[in-house]
Amino acid sequence: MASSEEDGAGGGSLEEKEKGRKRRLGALATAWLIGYNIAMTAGWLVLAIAMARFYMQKGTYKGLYKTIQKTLKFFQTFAVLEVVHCAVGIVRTSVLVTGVQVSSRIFMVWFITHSIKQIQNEESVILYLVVWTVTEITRYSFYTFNLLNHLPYFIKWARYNFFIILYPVGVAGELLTIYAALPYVKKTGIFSLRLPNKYNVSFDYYYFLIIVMASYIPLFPQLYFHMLWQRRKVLHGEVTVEKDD
Ligand SMILES: CCCCCCCCCCCCC[C@@H](O)CC(=O)SCCNC(=O)CCNC(=O)[C@H](O)C(C)(C)COP(=O)(O)OP(=O)(O)OC[C@H]1O[C@@H](n2cnc3c(N)ncnc32)[C@H](O)[C@@H]1OP(=O)(O)O
Repeated sequence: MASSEEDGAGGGSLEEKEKGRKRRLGALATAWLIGYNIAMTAGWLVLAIAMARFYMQKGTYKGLYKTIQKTLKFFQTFAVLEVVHCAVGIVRTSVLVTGVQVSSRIFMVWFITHSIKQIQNEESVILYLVVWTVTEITRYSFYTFNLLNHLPYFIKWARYNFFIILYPVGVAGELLTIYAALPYVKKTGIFSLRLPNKYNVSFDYYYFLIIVMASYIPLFPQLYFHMLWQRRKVLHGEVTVEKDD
C-alpha cells in the first residue's frame, strides 16, 4: 500500500512541494482504500447473510443463486478496481497476479454462471460461492484493519491460512461448474461464431472453455505459491522486502 508517512512539510522548494504532493496522494489513497475495503467487506457480508438466510428458510440451495446474483455480480465486478489499484501503484502487488485472479472470477460470474442458466442450481456453484464469500470477508477485513493499524492477529492468521484449503476447494467448484456448462454450451452454441459469416472467422466457445479449464493447470499453482510465499513473509517474517513507496 502507498505510504502516507513521507517526510517533508510543504515548504517552498520544488523538492519539498513534490514531497508534499506525495504525502497528500498517500493520505488520499489510504482514505480511498479504507472506504473501498469497508464497502467490499460489507458487500460480501451481505452476501453471506443472504445465503445463510435463504438456506435456513428454504432448507435447500436450489434457487439460492437467483436470489443473491445481483449482489454477487455487483461486488465481484467492483473488484476490477483492484487491478486499477495495482496499475496506478496505490497497492504494492502484481498487476498480473491480481489480473488473473480477478478476470477468472469475473469470467465465472458473467460468462458462465450468469449466461448458462441451466447450471445455476449446481452444487459446484454453491461450493465456489461459499468459498469466495469466506475468502473475501477475511481478505477485505484484513486490508481494512491493516490500513487502520489495528489488525487483530486472528484475522491476519485467517488471511494467510484459510487459503491453503479454500483455494483448491474454490478452484474445484469453478472447474466443476465450467464442466457442467459444457453440454449446454455445445447444444446452444452460445457465444460461438460459425462459418460462413461476413467476418470469415469462427469461434467455438465449447473449445474455448476447455482451454480455460486447461489453463488452470499452469496458472493456479502460480497463484497458490504466490500466496504461500506471502504467508511465509507475513506470518514467519522469513523474507525482508524493501518498501519503496
Ligand atoms: C478470460 C478468461 C480468464 C480465465 C483464466 C483462467 C485461469 C484461472 C487460474 C486462476 C484460478 C483462480 C481461482 C480463484 O478464483 C479461486 C479462489 O479465489 S478460491 C478462494 C481462495 N482464494 C484465495 O484465498 C486467494 C484470494 N486472492 C488473493 O488473495 C489475491 O487476489 C491475490 C492477488 C492472489 C493476493 O496477492 P497479494 O500479493 O495482493 O497478497 P496480499 O494480500 O499479501 O497483499 C500484498 C500487499 O498489497 C496490499 N493490498 C492488496 N490489496 C489491497 C487492498 N485492497 N487494500 C489495501 N492494501 C492492499 C496488502 O496490504 C499488502 O501490502 P503490504 O505488503 O504493504 O502489507
